[in-house]
Parts: sequence; C-alpha cells; structure tokens
Amino acid sequence: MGLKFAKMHGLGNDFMVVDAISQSFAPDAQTVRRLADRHFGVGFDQLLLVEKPTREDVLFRYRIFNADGSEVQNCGNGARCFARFVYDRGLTDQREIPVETAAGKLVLYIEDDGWVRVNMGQPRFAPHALPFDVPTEQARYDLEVLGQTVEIGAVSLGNPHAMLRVSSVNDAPVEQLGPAIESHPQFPERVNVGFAEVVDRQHVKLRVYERGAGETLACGTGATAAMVMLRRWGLVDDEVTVSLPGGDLRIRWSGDPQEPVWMSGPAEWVFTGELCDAN
Ligand SMILES: N[C@H](CCC[C@H](N)C(=O)O)C(=O)O
Repeated sequence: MGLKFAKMHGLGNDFMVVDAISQSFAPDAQTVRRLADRHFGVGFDQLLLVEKPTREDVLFRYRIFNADGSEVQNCGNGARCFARFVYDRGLTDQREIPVETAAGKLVLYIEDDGWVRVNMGQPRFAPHALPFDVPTEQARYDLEVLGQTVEIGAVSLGNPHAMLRVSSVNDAPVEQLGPAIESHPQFPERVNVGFAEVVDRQHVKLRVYERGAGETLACGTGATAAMVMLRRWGLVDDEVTVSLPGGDLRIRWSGDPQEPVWMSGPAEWVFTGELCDAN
C-alpha cells in the first residue's frame, strides 16, 4: 500500500496534501523535490502535511514544503485547502479550525458558501521578522538589483514578502526581477516577490514570483502582503479584491498593525491518489 494523498488547489496554486496522522510520512528535501516534479512525480507548487499538534490550543499541525524542498512558515492558499481537506475527510467536524504552523497559530473558517476565511494574524513590518538586512524599518525601501534601483515594500505574514507597485501586471518584469529579488543577498532566507497593479481603492491585480516555487497562478500570503503594503501606502481601502492569474481573493485589514488580516477564497479538490510502493 503506497502513500495516499489528495491533489488540491487554491486558484491554481496547487498542492499535494497528505494525512500524516494516519500515515507515517516525514519526507526529506530530496523526496519533496522528486514528488513536486511534474513529470517524474505528482507535481505541485507546495506539499502540505496534516500532523498531530504539538500544542493544546489547536486541532492540527500544518506543515508546508515548497517544490524546491524548503520547509516554510505559511501558505495562504494551502491553509484554505488544508481546512477543506480535514473537514471533508472527517478529521474534524468543526468549521472553525485552529492550526499550528511554523509561524504560530492560524484559525481557518469554513463558510456556508464553501469559501474558506483565514485569520492570517498580524502583519509584521520589522525587517528582522522577514529577515531583511536593512538598518531601519521603512514604509518603502530602495533595493539595488540587476543594476537598477527598485522601490519595494517588505512585510512578514510568517513568511517573507517583498512587493513592487507596477503600472500593469501584464508588462511586469516578473521573469527578470522575480528570481533576482527572491535570492537577493539582503534577504538571507530569500523572499516571495509580488508585482501589484492598483486598479482602484478596492481592486488590485497581482502576480507573485514565489520563493522556492517560481511564479504561481496565485499566492494567498502574497495577496495578503500586497494588500497590507498598499493599505499602508494609503492606496487602497480596508476591503480589497486581489485578482491573481488564477482568480480572486478577498482581503480585509483595518490598517492597524495590532489587528489581524483576513483572507477569503476558494479551495478545490482535484483528485485523490496513491503513490506506487517504489516512491
Ligand atoms: N512560497 C512561499 C510558501 C507558499 C506561499 C503561497 N503558495 C501562498 O498561498 O501563500 C514561501 O516560500 O514563503
């Protein structure tokens, strides 16, 4: 009997989801990379593990691995799929699902319309939270990259995000600046890179070059980070639709750094499978 898994996605950001409570599965980075391969493996942007919690105030531990094998602190689209998975599979009958991540506690809510709402916690702007090697915290930073100076915002949602404002996401230099900023020396743990176009105060278009996965069709923490930084820059209101190539997310934040950010969006099942024993 090989490892059973589900293939799910949040707006095309796709995941292999494994119940690692009823199955023994603790993959190393090489195994994750092999399973992530879209020809030799299952194929995914991230692997999500459902594990027993290590703290009392949550129902599950939620672990996330990028396609390059790196374990990371948060994944917004993955959190919605995680909630769908544990509820639909009967691992919980609660529709308010507190989970433990490497970045702390998230609370996932399954809504009547099938969407999932996530309390993403408070945004953290302090450079050390990303980490980002700059002397002081600023609302905007000038970053030297590929021989040019680009203006970015920087925020942690448990995982690190840099964001640039662009006039058009369609023309954004994602292929050039994405990898260059992702691995910029001032981001010692690398960084996710968002390219945001402000349509109006309630609508943003976004593309994200993800740390450890490349450009994805959607990024939940990236959409959250973009809204938060644009709200801090005074360019959007408290409720924003973020349109990514794979679809829309709703992000809500009051602008108060002590207040949590809320992300709402869909989570879809695609198929279930079982690895052949050789894997
Ligand atoms: N690439 C991210 C993890 C996945 C985030 C993304 N898929 C989301 O929906 O938030 C990182 O290395 O921090």
